[in-house]
Formats: sequence, structure tokens, C-alpha cells
Amino acid sequence: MITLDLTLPDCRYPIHIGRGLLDRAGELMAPVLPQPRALIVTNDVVAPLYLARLEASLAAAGIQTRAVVLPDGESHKDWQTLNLIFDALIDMRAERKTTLVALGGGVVGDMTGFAAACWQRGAPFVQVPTTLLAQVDSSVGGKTAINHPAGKNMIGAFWQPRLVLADIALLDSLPPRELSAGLAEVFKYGLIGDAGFFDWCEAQAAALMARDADALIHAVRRSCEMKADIVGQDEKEQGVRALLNLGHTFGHAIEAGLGFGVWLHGEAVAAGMLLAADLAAQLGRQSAGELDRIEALLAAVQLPVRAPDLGLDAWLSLMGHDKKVDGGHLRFVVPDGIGRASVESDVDADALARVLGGRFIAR
Ligand SMILES: NC(=O)c1ccc[n+]([C@@H]2O[C@H](COP(=O)([O-])OP(=O)(O)OC[C@H]3O[C@@H](n4cnc5c(N)ncnc54)[C@H](O)[C@@H]3O)[C@@H](O)[C@H]2O)c1
Ligand SMILES: O=C(O)C(=O)C[C@@H](O)[C@H](O)[C@H](O)COP(=O)(O)O
Ligand SMILES: [Zn+2]
Repeated sequence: MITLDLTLPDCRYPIHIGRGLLDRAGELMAPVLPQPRALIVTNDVVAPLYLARLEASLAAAGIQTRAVVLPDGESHKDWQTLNLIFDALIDMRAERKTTLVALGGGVVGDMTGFAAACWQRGAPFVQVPTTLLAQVDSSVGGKTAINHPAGKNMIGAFWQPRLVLADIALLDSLPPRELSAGLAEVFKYGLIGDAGFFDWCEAQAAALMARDADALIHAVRRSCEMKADIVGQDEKEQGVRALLNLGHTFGHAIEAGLGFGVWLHGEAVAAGMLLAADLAAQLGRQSAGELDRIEALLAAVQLPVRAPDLGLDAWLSLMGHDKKVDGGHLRFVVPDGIGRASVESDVDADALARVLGGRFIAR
């Protein structure tokens, strides 16, 4: 097992990564739980696969549990489904020290974290991420939220987990499309901050797709190291954390524009990163060769390399809900070559229009 730490001014928590950790969940969680009671939040796809093992492990460590099983999918990341968590907490007479445990992908994790932030004004929570995307990104860093029909993650809170437990073995059951979606966020780290890691992703694309354990562990480890480092510097996204949003201004517009769940988050981020890279090229910060490398890597893992044609007005309207908007002005994360990125506030409208009608838009 590898353990990383995420250190913030007022808290610090471990991120455990390895194979076979689910059956050690009780032993690993017990020290961070303020009382031996927990509500496990999961969904109707993950529950039949992994809930009984998590319950057994927690019971063996003396932790009493209840479980709530949510409907699966991004289209259920909403108020109605969030309320099912509060109903379960009421029903079990949960207290402020009762821990919420997220067992699932990013949707379950984001909703459980938001419920924990709200429950009695702040209850402890633990992340047990079961998708690659959740293991490399969403379970770490404390962004929690639900969607509004008009925009992604519009209602939420920064609320950190007490512990993250990423068991790579759980990825064995992940559908191939979901594995690819997780790789989009892995590649993002290379693009924003580690050219060597981007090179490694190119070399290991086939191994990652084949779920080679060493390759997956390295991908999860390096991603979590980078995320923990960035969040440790800027928990509330006042500066450098915005780089983790590469591709998301376009990507979130795709998700909301097509309807939540039509494109997976990772797929929308993949197409969005290409649009951001094209914008960088328009601004003279990306060479044709670098753009080709990004496109080739995404294609190699079956991610989309063309965004849907939403139409310029719809793109601009949807992107207007981005959380980086400042004083009514869009701000984009723009890669500077490979391995560096920055936030651009004054994007030329003509350059943006060229991107949104350009070669990375489906015809
Ligand atoms: N908080 C953050 O920092 C952050 C970061 C990235 C993404 N997100 C959010 O995360 C969400 C996307 O997360 P996701 O890609 O994990 O999607 P998801 O949670 O919908 O999971 C993907 C699918 O895989 C299923 N699944 C989960 N684990 C499985 C397993 N081990 N075996 C088989 N099937 C399994 C799920 O039930 C679902 O059908 C989006 O809502 C996105 O906005 C948040
Ligand atoms: O942790 C972050 O910061 C990120 O931006 C990670 C993203 O991958 C993630 O999708 C996040 O939820 C997007 O945040 P939002 O603030 O744009 O909703
Ligand atoms: Zn994301």
C-alpha cells in the first residue's frame, strides 16, 4: 500500500492506494472515525459488487453501518437524490459525529461529500472511490456538489474527507468506456504540470487500457500526488487550483448542453482539453506537433477527439455558467505547450469563435 498525505492549514488526511484495500477498510478507517457509526452511500450498480465486503470489513472493526443505495448516473446528481441521503441520516438518527462513507464513482463521492458538508452543518466523511476517475481526481481535494439543469456542480461546498481509500482491484469490473473517461483526467495532470508524466502516459497507453496493475498504480499515485500538491497550495481555488479545470469550461458546456449523462464527464473533458489546446494554438502557445500529440493520445484510449457542434451562441451561453467567470468575463485554462498551463482572462472573441467552429468540432 502507498500512502500520500494531503496537507492543508487546518487538516491533513491520508490517501491510501493499493490492491485489496476494500477488505481492510475497517482497520484503515477506524482511527479517523470520531464514533463507530457510519452511513455508507452507494448506488445500484456498485452496491451488488462491493457493498457487502465494505460492510463486513467495517463490522469486523466494530463500526456499525447503515447503507443508502442511490439511483446510478450523472442525471441523478441532483437535489432529489441528495435528499435520499438526508432521509437515511434522519432515519438512522445520525449525529454530527456519524461518518458518511462514499462507495462509488465521482457522482456518489461528490453527493456524499456535499451531504456531509450540510449534515448538522458538517459531518465527517470518507471516500472509497470505485472508478479510475474518482481514484485519480474526484475523491481528493474536497470539491463537493450537485448539478443544476443549467450547469455542472453549481451548488456545492469545499469539504474535505477524513481519508481516501483507493483500491485498484475495484477497477477490474469497470466498463471500458469508464476506464477511458478516467484516463482523460490522468492526462490532464501531465498537460498542466508534468511533461515527463505525459510522455509516460503516451508510452503506457496500451498498458493502462489493458489494466496493467503497475501502470494503474503509477497513474493513480502520480495523479493524486499532483492533485494533493495543488490543493495543498490553494484549497478554495483562488489561484493555482484553477489549472485542474483544464478542458472543463468547454467540457461542462458539453455535459449540460447535451443533457447530463449523454457524454461522460471524462469524455467531455477530453474533447474540452483539445479545444483548450486549439485555443492555445490560436494564441501562439501551442505548436501543431503538440496539438497532434494530445489528439493522438486521447484517440489511443478511445476518447472523443471531436466536440459536438453546439453552435456558437449555445457554447457562449453554457460557458457563462462556468465558476471561473469573473465580472461576466470567461476565463480559460490554456496549456503552454505540454507540461505547463495558465489561466487566460482576456481571450480574443475571434480566436474563441475560430476554435468553436474549428477542426475539433464534429461536422
Ligand atoms: N470533486 C471533484 O474534484 C471532481 C473531479 C472530477 C470529476 N468530478 C465529478 O465526478 C463525476 C464523474 O465521476 P465518474 O466518472 O466516476 O462517474 P460515475 O460516478 O457516474 O461512475 C461511472 C459509472 O461507473 C459505475 N461504477 C462505479 N464503480 C464501478 C466499478 N468498480 N465497477 C463497475 N461499475 C462501476 C457507476 O455506477 C457509473 O455507472 C462527475 O459528476 C464529475 O463532475 C468531481
Ligand atoms: O479539483 C478541482 O479543482 C477540479 O477542477 C477537478 C475537476 O476535474 C473536477 O471536474 C471539478 O469538479 C470541476 O470543478 P468545477 O469547480 O469546475 O465544478
Ligand atoms: Zn473533472
